[in-house]
Amino acid sequence: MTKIKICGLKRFEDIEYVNEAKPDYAGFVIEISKSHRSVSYQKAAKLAEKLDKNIMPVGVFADAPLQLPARLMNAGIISVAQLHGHEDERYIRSLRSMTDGKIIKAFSVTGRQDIEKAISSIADYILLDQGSGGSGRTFDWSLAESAGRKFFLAGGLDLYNLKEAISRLEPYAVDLSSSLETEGIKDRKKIIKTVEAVREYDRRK
Ligand SMILES: O=C(O)c1ccccc1NCC(=O)[C@H](O)[C@H](O)COP(=O)(O)O
Repeated sequence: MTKIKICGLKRFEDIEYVNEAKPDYAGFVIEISKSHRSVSYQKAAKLAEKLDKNIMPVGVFADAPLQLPARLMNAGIISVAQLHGHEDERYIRSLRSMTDGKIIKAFSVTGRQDIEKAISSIADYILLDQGSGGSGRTFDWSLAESAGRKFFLAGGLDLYNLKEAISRLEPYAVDLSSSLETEGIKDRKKIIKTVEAVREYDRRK
């Protein structure tokens, strides 16, 4: 079964939508000032509290001080830290020494060298994306064919290209944000339709 991650949740309504749709992971962009999806530590805690216990809460960070993801994981607010900045292996090692939570390292894919770098990452999971995250744009998928390691696929996934993405790349998980919004706000119908489409596709495989 392809896992599904829905990212960029920032309102209590968004939590209600994902609790209804039942993806596997729910992502909060935490204290990334350049993002319109960014929420504070406190808001992430309040949102995560309302999340269905079967959905794993993920905190998305970009070059955050180590204490931020560590505190959120150790407080049980998030189970997974997704590192979407320039975090290196030393950063990942340090974070691992501070917490038992899982770590996803995101890589912006522009060439085969990015895939090689991702494959050799010490993170628990790798995530292949376009640009710095939440861009709504795809990267050249041919670069990720036969990646040789389980990966989260992100970047411009939507109802129309998901089926091709899953059949062609067989990702461990698909990760979506932009295509599930209408005018920058998460859209209940889009979330429910998209999760259902992935589940249906998996059932027919
Ligand atoms: O969503 C953001 O604004 C964001 C900003 C900075 C780093 C990461 C960010 N989001 C991560 C995600 O939402 C997902 O991992 C993925 O990038 C979603 O991509 P897309 O479906 O193209 O919006």
